Amino acid sequence: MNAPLVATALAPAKLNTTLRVLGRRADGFHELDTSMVCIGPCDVVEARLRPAPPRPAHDLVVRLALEGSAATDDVRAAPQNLAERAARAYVEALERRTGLCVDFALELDLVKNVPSRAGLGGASSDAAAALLVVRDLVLVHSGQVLAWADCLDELAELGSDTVFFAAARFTGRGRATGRGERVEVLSRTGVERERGRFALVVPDVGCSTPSVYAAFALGSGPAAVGALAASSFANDLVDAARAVEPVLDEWFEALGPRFDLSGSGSALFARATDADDAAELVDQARRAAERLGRTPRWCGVTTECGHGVRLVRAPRRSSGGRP
Ligand SMILES: C[C@@](CO)(OP(=O)(O)O)[C@H](O)COP(=O)(O)OP(=O)(O)OC[C@H]1O[C@@H](n2ccc(N)nc2=O)[C@H](O)[C@@H]1O
Ligand SMILES: Nc1ncnc2c1ncn2[C@@H]1O[C@H](COP(=O)(O)OP(=O)(O)O)[C@@H](O)[C@H]1O
Repeated sequence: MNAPLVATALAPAKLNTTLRVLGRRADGFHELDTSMVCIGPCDVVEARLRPAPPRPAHDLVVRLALEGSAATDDVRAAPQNLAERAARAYVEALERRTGLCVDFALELDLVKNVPSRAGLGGASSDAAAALLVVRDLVLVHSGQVLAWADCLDELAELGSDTVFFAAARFTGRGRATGRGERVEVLSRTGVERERGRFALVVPDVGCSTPSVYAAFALGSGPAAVGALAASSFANDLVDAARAVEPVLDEWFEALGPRFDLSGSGSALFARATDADDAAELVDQARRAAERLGRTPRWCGVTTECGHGVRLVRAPRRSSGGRP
């Protein structure tokens, strides 16, 4: 049977509701303690597995197609998309562990809806979603699968935030430590049971994560880390992000004290108390953008989605070409 197997996964965005930088490590990474929640905006990864002549895993053919409003130049220019890297990493690891016969090629259609360079974790989530969906396709095709703990290890090799989206796949909440790869999954309990509702603004500039950490490292000794931790922001990277993208100063001033930065930026968000409060915060953000003469990439209400990466269509045979 030559019909491709097809499956689809969602890759949600995240917000860092708190982010403490505890220090810089010898390997150049920073030790973190951060709480993350997955929110509404999602990328979509559709993957197809087609039978092909056997070849070594490192020669696996992966075709990636990008579409969607957030498939911007920086995403297209990335030397290797993180979704593609995750798919390759998974197949190579499975070949190493099980001697898998790689008698297939992969096609990934990635619909980008999550703005990039925003601190929303789009690339990391895409990597986790691609691994999830390819894992299921290969399982159905070959009957072989990598243990979930090994999948998390493979993801940790690709980035610091990638593990969160996979580990917290059933709740969409977690606390990450280490460089971000040690994830304690959080569930909804007590007053935290209700899904968070946020006003979210993604400015028309993006922030480079490595540049923000480099600015943080330049400006920080242990004393500065302590001083930042005592600041009114829940995110220790705020000053570094402002140093990298000074236009964020204008946004912070225009939006007022309830807005904070997600991750290394540039997305700004405020937790709303209820639906009316959320609508008011978004109005406030729209008025701020008008005053600044800037058009945000995204501005609206978003809620916790309650899951990390998630399979929305299990593997099935497609009738041939693109479904
Ligand atoms: C800041 C955070 C907060 O959740 O998210 P984003 O704003 O990028 O979404 C993360 O720490 C970003 O994680 P991620 O985007 O996976 O970063 P990585 O690819 O692992 O690393 C990119 C670069 O950032 C720096 N880096 C990253 C993580 C960390 N704990 N310390 C660091 O110093 C390193 O210079 C590294 O080379
Ligand atoms: N699947 C992907 N989606 C978005 N960006 C990607 C992807 N793969 C690689 N990249 C590269 O990673 C950079 C940071 O992406 P992103 O995760 O959106 O930002 P952030 O770290 O701020 O959350 C992009 O500018 C792009 O160069």
